[in-house]
Amino acid sequence: MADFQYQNPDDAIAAAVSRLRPVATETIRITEAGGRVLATDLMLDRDSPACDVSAMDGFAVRIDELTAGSVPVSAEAAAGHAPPTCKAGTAVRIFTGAPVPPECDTVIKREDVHEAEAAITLKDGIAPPRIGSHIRRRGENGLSGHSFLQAGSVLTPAALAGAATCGAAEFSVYRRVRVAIVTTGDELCRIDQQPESWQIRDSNGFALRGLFQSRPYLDVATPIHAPDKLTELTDLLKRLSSEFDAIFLTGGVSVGDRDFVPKAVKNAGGEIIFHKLPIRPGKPLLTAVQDGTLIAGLPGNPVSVLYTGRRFGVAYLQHLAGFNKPEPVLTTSLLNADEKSLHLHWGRLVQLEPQGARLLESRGSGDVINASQSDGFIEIPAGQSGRGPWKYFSW
Ligand SMILES: Nc1nc2c(c(=O)[nH]1)N[C@H]1C(S)=C(S)[C@@H](COP(=O)(O)OP(=O)(O)OC[C@H]3O[C@@H](n4cnc5c(N)ncnc54)[C@H](O)[C@@H]3O)O[C@H]1N2
Ligand code: MOO
Repeated sequence: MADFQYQNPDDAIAAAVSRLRPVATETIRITEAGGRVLATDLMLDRDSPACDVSAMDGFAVRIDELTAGSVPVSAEAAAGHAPPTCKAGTAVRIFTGAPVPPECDTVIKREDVHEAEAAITLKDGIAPPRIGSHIRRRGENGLSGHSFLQAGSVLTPAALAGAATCGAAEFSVYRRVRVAIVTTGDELCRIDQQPESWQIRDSNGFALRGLFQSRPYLDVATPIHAPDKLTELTDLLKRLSSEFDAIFLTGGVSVGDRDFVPKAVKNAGGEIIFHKLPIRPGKPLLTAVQDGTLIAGLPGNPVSVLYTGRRFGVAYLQHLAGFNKPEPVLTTSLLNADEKSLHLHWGRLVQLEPQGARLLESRGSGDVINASQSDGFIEIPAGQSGRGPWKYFSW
């Protein structure tokens, strides 16, 4: 594969993102923060939990007194109230989430004791609890001042729960990455037009919009269409690069006389990081940078756009969005593997099933109809074949 500057997708992505800097930051409220990317570390504002609390409904006791026989119940500890005092020789009725009286060392579940005449006794056959049982200790989850979510983390539902627990009502995130989508090709018509047989409706604009809109750290503009004219495309790129952090073009990136994208990128002042990779689909993929703005020229075939948009585009955008690490890639094995192999890294469309992935019938990179039934694709490295496991990327 001596013709190619980079030998695989990961090396090409690494080269591209080394040229990109994350966008600026802004302060937002937690109610708006789902799926956004943290720009500062989040710290615990107090110990978690802030005092010893019960993990069960039952009784707070001193373990030695419980094992000695019947223990009268002298008070009640409820969630949301300061703990009562537990007098010597007594137990405190306690509920899940309630603070444990400081005099007690253990909580016993209510189903493990007999309750009669305001006293409890350990049931026959129940082993005495170990000291400290069912108590969530102050600070066991984390201590005040500890940084528990690092800058560059995505605010997943789990991360939002952590942020809320620590009273982070507003915090700094990376602003959303502004993404432009430009379709090219004089054969394209609008979705509401009736195409002639030599025309097609744009599908790439909708594919990219869908791919990016589902990611809350992106701000995706309505796709625009550029005619197959070099000067118009060049002027458009110059204008868009001052307004957007990333520009995705589709089509016009191969070797046809009307494939103006590489030239327009150069004429607009873009620096090409690579053009062509040993991949299928999407071999003519172009990636460039122009005054800090990413420009990706995705090969026009619909399946090429889906594959390169997901595999390369999302990785570029996550870097611009401030992600502190690449997306973790899952693997899956094929249920209907074949022995086909390419000298290229091969993105093959699949549907997911409980036991693995099933290859879809496909007539190639123009077959948008079969592609529309896919959940994502697996990637088979050059020269390999068989069941896998292979890297899997969902849409
Ligand atoms: N002589 C060569 N020809 C081609 C090569 C090559 O290496 N040598 N590479 C082929 C490969 S691989 C691909 S992929 C395509 C990519 O070419 P372009 O990026 O220049 O894409 P176009 O020619 O503009 O379009 C390709 C195909 O996709 C359809 N298309 C374009 N835009 C849309 C859209 N928005 N929605 C739906 N479909 C779209 C277009 O009509 C073409 O059929 O080049 C090969 N040729
Ligand atoms: O690689 Mo092109 O992507 O065949 O369509």
